[in-house]
Amino acid sequence: MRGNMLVSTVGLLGDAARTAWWTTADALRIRPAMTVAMWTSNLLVMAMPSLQVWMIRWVTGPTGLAGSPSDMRIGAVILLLTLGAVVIAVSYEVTSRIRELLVIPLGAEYRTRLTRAMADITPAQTLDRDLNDRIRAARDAIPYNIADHASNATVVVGAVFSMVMLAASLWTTNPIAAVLLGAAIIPELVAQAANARLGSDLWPLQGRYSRRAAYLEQVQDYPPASTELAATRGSFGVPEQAHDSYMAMSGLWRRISLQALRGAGLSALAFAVLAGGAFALIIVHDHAALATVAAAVVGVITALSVTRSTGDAFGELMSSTPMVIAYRRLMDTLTANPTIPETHGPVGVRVEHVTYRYPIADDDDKADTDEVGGTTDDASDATTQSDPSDAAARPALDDVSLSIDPGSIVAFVGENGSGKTTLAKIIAGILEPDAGTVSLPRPGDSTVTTPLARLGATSMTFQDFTRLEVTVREFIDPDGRKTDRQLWDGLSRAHADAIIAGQPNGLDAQLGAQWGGIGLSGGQWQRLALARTFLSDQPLWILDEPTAAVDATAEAAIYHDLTVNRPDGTTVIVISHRPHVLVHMDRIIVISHGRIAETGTYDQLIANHGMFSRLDHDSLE
Ligand SMILES: Nc1ncnc2c1ncn2[C@@H]1O[C@H](COP(=O)(O)OP(=O)(O)OP(=O)(O)O)[C@@H](O)[C@H]1O
Repeated sequence: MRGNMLVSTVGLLGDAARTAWWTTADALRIRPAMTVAMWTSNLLVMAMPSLQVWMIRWVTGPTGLAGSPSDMRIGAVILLLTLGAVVIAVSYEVTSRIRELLVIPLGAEYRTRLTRAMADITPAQTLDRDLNDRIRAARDAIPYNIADHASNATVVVGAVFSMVMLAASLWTTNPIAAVLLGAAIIPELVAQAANARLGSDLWPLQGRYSRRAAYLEQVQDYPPASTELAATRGSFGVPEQAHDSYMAMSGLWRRISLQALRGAGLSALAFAVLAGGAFALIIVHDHAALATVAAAVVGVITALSVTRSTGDAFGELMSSTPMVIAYRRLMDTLTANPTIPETHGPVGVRVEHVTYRYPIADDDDKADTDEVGGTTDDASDATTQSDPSDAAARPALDDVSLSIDPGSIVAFVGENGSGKTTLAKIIAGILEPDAGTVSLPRPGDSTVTTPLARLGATSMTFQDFTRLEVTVREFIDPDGRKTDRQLWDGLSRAHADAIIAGQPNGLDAQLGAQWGGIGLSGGQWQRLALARTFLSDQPLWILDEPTAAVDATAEAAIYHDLTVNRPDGTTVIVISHRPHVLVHMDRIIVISHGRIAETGTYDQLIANHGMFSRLDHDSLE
């Protein structure tokens, strides 16, 4: 058990050294002058204790101040002590400013790298809860831990340097006392290492609670959620849930603080024993000159003052080490993603015996909450202990097979929860089926099979489309390939040109009233999302309820454009709850409980008097 702890502590120290090296190399690349300045100022401060000891002994000479102290020598000692204090005070201030000048741009660089790498994340990865946790944890850790790692390393290396130099300065007086004084800082480092280990164990939990709290605060801060909350009687339990998160976080910090308090007491005791032992040796055993004892005392007091930040820096270095490693692994994962390939020319769709079941939430949260102790409440118990519902246990898609011809337009229809969106996402390569295969056959050419290649062939407009508040140009042309004329054409086909036409900045108008930009209605947002698909070069368009929020006149015109005016060879799948707009579809596929219930043209299905004709009838009532 003890052996295991030693191995893990040595391993942690090795990791700390490696990560300190990585981040220092980064710092040297990104801000070379500041990094060198940081090291220089730190080493200067840390050299002060031993310099003072040497200088006092040099000024007082071998006899010390005892006997016949001249005013000159006393004055020189006082001057040295004053100079030392001034150098330390000034260097502290300078060092902390240099640290800011280094840490802030490093944080910006690490954030930029992560944001750039995130641009290549795959849809499957966006649905991976573990990966999402890793991304959020990295984002949380960058400003306070990862960006600070190199400067913490400087402080820790400086402290070790300081204590070695202090020991060396007292070596000639008494080597054992010198070693004891040099070692006096070790208990503080051990205590901080233990704090760091606890901190890094609790970090994932802390991250989870703080993200939940941040989400709940954001719900109150940002429209439209904040407006919906304000307009509704009741608070949706937001303050209570936020309170639970705050209390859980405070419980974690309490554990860390109590352990830190115990560690501080023990390390102070150990320091007193080591330093006291050293002084006893110097005074009692060596009968050293008063000046030597005074030099040792000054050295130790100065060392205590210059290394007072070392405990914190060492603790932060140790607790940040797993975060730096996690950040690098995350970057490796994200930057290994291949770019989405492009597919040109018509594609069909072939789905064979596809079954898909959404993963059921596990019991992680409950286990985590229990670990904190006393933070579970009835509500969270109810959530985590409830049995999976029937809906969750049932596959969303059950042995589905279908085929769509290149260049045709097809509709998926069915009741809520029947599996339409899931099937569309599987075809688009966003989800991978548990069983069965999906491919996009290309006439006379190779078939597109892999999820990434399917993704590259598809432009999808989601049912819960995102209101991404960027500029109009960025929203409808995400990879910036189109000319202004093409963009206006796409906007016009989606009946969105009038929204933008009056804007002073035109295509570069900012979207989102909260940024001083255009405030759009739900239908207007949806038209812009459609414009993006109309502008895309992909041969397969999947439109999940593309006109749900669009008025009837524009809806009819958009469907006419889709059926008659889409680019040659473009295959379209439309998901809709409005059967009457599907009159001109080449085929309608009716889905029920994850299976295909019936297929045919509008007229054939109405004539069948099956599920579609019932849906059509109900929608007109
Ligand atoms: N992210 C998810 N996690 C777990 N289950 C899900 C998820 N999304 C959908 N489901 C379940 O899968 C089933 C099919 O959902 P899907 O969204 O494909 O239905 P839909 O036909 O598109 O419904 P709607 O018409 O309401 O949009 C439903 O039972 C739903 O509860």
